[in-house]
Amino acid sequence: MLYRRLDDQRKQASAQLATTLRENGGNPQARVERDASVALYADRIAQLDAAENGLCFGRLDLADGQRRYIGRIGLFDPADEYRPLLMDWRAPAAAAFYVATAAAPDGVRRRRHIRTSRRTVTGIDDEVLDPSAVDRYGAGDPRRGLTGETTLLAALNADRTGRMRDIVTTIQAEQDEIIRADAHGVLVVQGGPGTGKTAVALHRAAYLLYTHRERLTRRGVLLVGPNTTFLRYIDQVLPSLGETGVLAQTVGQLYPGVDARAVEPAEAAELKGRLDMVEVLTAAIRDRQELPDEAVPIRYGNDEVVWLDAATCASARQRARDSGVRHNLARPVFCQAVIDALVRQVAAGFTAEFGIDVLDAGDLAEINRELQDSPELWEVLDGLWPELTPQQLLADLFTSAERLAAAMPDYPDEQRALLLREDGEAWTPADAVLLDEAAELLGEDTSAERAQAEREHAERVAYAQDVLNIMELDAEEVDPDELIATDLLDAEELAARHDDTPPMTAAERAAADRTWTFGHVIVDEAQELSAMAWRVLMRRCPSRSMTLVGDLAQTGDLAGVTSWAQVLHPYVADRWRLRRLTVNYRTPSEVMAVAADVLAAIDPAAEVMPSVRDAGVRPWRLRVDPAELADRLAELVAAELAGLGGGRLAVLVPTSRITELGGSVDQPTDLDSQVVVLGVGQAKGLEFDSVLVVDPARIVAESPRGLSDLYVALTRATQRLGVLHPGELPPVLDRLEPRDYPVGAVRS
Ligand SMILES: Nc1ncnc2c1ncn2[C@@H]1O[C@H](COP(=O)(O)OP(=O)(O)OP(=O)(O)O)[C@@H](O)[C@H]1O
Repeated sequence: MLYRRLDDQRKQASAQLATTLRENGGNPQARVERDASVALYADRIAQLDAAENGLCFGRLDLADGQRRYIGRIGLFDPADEYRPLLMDWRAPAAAAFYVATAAAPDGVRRRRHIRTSRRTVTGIDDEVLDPSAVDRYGAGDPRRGLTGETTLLAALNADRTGRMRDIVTTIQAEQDEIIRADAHGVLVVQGGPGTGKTAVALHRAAYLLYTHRERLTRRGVLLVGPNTTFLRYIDQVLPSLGETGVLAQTVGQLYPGVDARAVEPAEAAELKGRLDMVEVLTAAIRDRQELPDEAVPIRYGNDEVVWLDAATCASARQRARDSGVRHNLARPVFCQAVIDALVRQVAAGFTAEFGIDVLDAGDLAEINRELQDSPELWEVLDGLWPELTPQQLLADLFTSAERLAAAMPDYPDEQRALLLREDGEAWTPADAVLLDEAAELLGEDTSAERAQAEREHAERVAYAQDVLNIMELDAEEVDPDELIATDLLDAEELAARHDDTPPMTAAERAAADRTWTFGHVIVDEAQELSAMAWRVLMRRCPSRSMTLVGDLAQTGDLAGVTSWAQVLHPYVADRWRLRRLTVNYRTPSEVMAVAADVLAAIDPAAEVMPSVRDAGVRPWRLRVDPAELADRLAELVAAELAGLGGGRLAVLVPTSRITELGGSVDQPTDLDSQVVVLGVGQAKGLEFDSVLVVDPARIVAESPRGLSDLYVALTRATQRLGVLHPGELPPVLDRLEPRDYPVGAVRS
């Protein structure tokens, strides 16, 4: 019945879309409305299509005898006063499906999970919520209080596909509370690896779009993830929930027009991530407001010459700096101040020569005009106060030791050297953030772009007018009573009809506009963001409606977060909320026992989130001869794959050994292949059925946050974990079971 209703709705939306597409008349206003309707129907069809698999996945039997079906979208019966047939999982009345427990049944008698394959029901799991029943699990057992345990465990034990799936059928109570939390203000979600932070962040985006559809469709939602591989890993989750309007970007993509992926030393990124960079950039800009070393001759008018000296430039520079506007916008102030001074200088020359003021206002205006027309003068002015793009400013700065010295006078030489490079345009993610800051500090003169847009519009109208003129000529022989094109259309309207740039969604407009402000911003792996990156993100979200998910113990980036309070204080003081996720769904208990030792070494006070399941396989280690590492690795990969069935395997290696061990530093990595070799940093947020960690000692040694990197690597496994160590094993991994080569996995 529900699928029949889905089909009806789909048919209806397709028919409406087809009718709207056929409407091609009307004025520009009607055209805009038509485009809006087309987008609306197309979105609706996409939503209905996305609901096809697992349309209805739950049923609630209430104590009062009512039944509620829960699914991916809401469906209603038009023949029966729009009685709800299926409730959208995000509707308030569906919340009980996720949060009702035996202890607090909230009017629910029975919760049923319905499994389907295409349009056939393949299984059901029932839970009777009986407050008098004794809990199966003891206090402290992570399985106590799970919702839909059987369905959940089936989902967790399933082979990974290389892409994240939605968890809409098995959201747990503590996750649901975060997903449905109020949209206002900053919400920080802290949770250990595998507690569902990413899943929760994505489902929260879907929930917020459902609940605040109008506002958020207009302003858009921004999702920031750690790297492009991660964004590919999650890119099917929101579409599978019927939501397509979220703009997903890495920090390196935040500055429009630049996709910053170049790699740089961690220390350089750390330096660029400090808030002090605002001062450095300010100084770098002031350094571009130069004075001539000696007076420069300027030819103008009829081969006359006037000398431009440093004092004149200094006073013009002061005037421009005092104007209070940004560098690029202050440039006209500087130029005019120089020209005024030169005019005065010429007038003073005449006065000195003739003893009286010989020039009247008209003469002075003429000299002013001649100076304005002097290409030589503009060339000199361009050198003294150049109009700068953020890219020019940074590329010039990073490729010049002198400019770096001028912008960073108080920094030690080694730090300045960290920023010096040959290719100024090899943008790194940390640079993207600085480009944004530079754009703020330079000020953008958009008058040229506006003039260009107006010119293009005028050209389109002129072309349309030509077309109409030709049509009118052709129509001269036509009966005067007959309607012709020009009776119905003017050039503006015709031009508007032929403006075939498709209407952009909020996400598309936002991606192209640095000054766009979003309705909501979600940051995943938020612990990796530098102080400078937070500054940019806060500019993108003045409403401070944000969800930040992360785990401080996983911070790998040197510029990353070590305290949420510290990073948020400058923007919201202490007006932010913290929620915790406390159960590990990904990593089985055997793997977590190993990772827990590493966590204790990072922070003895940190709490280990209990795993919800065991894998039945003990993690192992194997010592290998360094010279044979590559060969042994290849053999072990083959052996692991043979035992994996359809699952995925990741080989996680030290960043400095990525290329040597068969990985690639380029992003994104191909997640569809069964085996991937990734650096520890690249594996952030991902998961695999089986993980081989290579050379843990190097992982720990190669970064001051090396233990966190190792912790991230170990916690990527959903089933099996092996560690290959070509040297000594770091003592934090002592718990690993030694494995003889080449026997099978160690069974527990
Ligand atoms: N309620 C749930 N139902 C089914 N699967 C879940 C649930 N919660 C989490 N998972 C699964 O657990 C795994 C880990 O989730 P996720 O990647 O969101 O964790 P995370 O906290 O972001 O981890 P990390 O910090 O290590 O990146 C995913 O495969 C996710 O689908």
